[in-house]
Amino acid sequence: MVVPLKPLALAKSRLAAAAGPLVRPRLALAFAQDTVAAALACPAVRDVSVVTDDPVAALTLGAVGARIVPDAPARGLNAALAHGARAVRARRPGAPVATLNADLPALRPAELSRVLAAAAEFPRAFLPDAAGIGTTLLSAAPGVELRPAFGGASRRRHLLSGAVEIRLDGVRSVRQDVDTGEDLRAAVELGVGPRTAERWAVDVRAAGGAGG
Ligand SMILES: Nc1nc2c(ncn2[C@@H]2O[C@H](COP(=O)(O)OP(=O)(O)OP(=O)(O)O)[C@@H](O)[C@H]2O)c(=O)[nH]1
Ligand SMILES: C=C(OP(=O)(O)O)C(=O)O
Repeated sequence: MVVPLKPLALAKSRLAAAAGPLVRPRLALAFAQDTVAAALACPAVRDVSVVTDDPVAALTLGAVGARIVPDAPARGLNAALAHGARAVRARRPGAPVATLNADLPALRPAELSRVLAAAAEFPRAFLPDAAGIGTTLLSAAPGVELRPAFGGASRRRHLLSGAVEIRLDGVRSVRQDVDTGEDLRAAVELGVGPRTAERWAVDVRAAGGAGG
């Protein structure tokens, strides 16, 4: 599993209205910690490689159990994902590979298992985000190139690229990415992992944030 993560100071810029410049990087890291921990708790996931150049995130997520892959291409999200997928395949040439966004703090291992089992039926497959515009997971079967096309309206782009859209009920936790304060509220309602729950209680709710 490949999880991309921007430098924390730049991450989650659309949360600016809900969280100030000190809280936002902490939230971005908490989302990533909860996402990586839930992915590692999923029996279908062999390992998690986080593609990041952020030294604090690298230390913290390494401690959670992730492998850290430097964002060597430094050419944005899709280049980082293709690089991460190559790193996975360099170690295990016959492996399937999937990418998962780092902003899924409500992620539940059992739901991720169901999505990965559905994805394994196809050469390439993807899961649309909760808004139905973007993508939270893209997979490629053994021997198949990932060809990530993330960013903005990536659901349509992944569909046009020939990837199969996964249609499953009851996998909201894999779809609920957090871009805005409203998304954060929705994730908290679903039930977030412990690091995000703590940041929410201490940094956001206490400050009256996450308005939108
Ligand atoms: N390694 C790496 N990860 C990236 C890059 N750009 C985005 N990501 C990650 O890709 C995932 C999806 O990106 P977004 O949802 O747009 O997150 P974001 O860029 O932090 O959010 P905004 O600043 O609001 O656009 C998140 O886990 C990001 O941290 C990049 O250039 N390199
Ligand atoms: C990165 C993506 O979108 P967003 O920036 O809206 O999370 C995407 O869903 O492809």
